[in-house]
Amino acid sequence: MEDRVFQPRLVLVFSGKRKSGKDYVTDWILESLGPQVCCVLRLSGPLKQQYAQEHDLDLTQLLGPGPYKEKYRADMILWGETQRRQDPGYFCRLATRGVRQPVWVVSDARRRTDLEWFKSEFPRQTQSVRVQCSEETRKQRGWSYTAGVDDAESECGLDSGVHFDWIITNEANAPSLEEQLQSILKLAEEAADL
Ligand SMILES: Nc1ncnc2c1ncn2[C@@H]1O[C@H](COP(=O)(O)OP(=O)(O)OP(=O)(O)O)[C@@H](O)[C@H]1O
Ligand SMILES: C[C@@](O)(CCOP(=O)(O)O)CC(=O)O
Repeated sequence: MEDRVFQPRLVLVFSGKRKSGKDYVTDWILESLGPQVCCVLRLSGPLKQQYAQEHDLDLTQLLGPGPYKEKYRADMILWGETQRRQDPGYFCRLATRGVRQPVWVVSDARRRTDLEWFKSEFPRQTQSVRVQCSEETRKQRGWSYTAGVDDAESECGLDSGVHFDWIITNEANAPSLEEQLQSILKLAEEAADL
């Protein structure tokens, strides 16, 4: 009950392909704004927590950037989709429960329903951000094409027909993150009355 009453001032909903740097960019924003103002919310957090428990896996490694989680990704996607079919907002609600910072940074929207949930709960506050980079850069960061993952909704659900308010290019030959994120940080600082 109490959770529905709290209204964040700004909700930045990030999406992007595997190894585009969603976690890296959202962690960068958290460092810039600080934990009093900003909270990074991972929709995959509660999913991985429940999946790890059911399958007796190492949650810390599932949450990290290394290769461990990739062994389980295809099965985790299917497992999560069973929950989402019954209730598309299930992981969004869990990830936002009890969060009290004024600026929410959602690091991993993957499906239309993820973005739609935030837009319908927080229509005035929600802004969408796409993180992109070349396949070459993703490969250098450890990505390789995996059928059943890279051709599934989890990776392709927001590929087309979606308007993004902001697009960040996260690779070496692009303008610095500092430069590209300047306007978003300003918006967040204004929203948080800093
Ligand atoms: N701008 C950058 N400079 C240096 N390293 C980066 C940069 N962006 C991403 N990386 C590194 O690339 C790897 C993948 O990045 P990250 O985990 O943020 O991607 P992701 O989009 O969250 O991937 P996944 O969907 O697999 O979780 C990480 O090891 C991260 O530290
Ligand atoms: C299972 C899944 O949540 C894994 C996400 O892992 P990560 O955000 O790439 O670390 C992807 C999905 O929900 O489709």
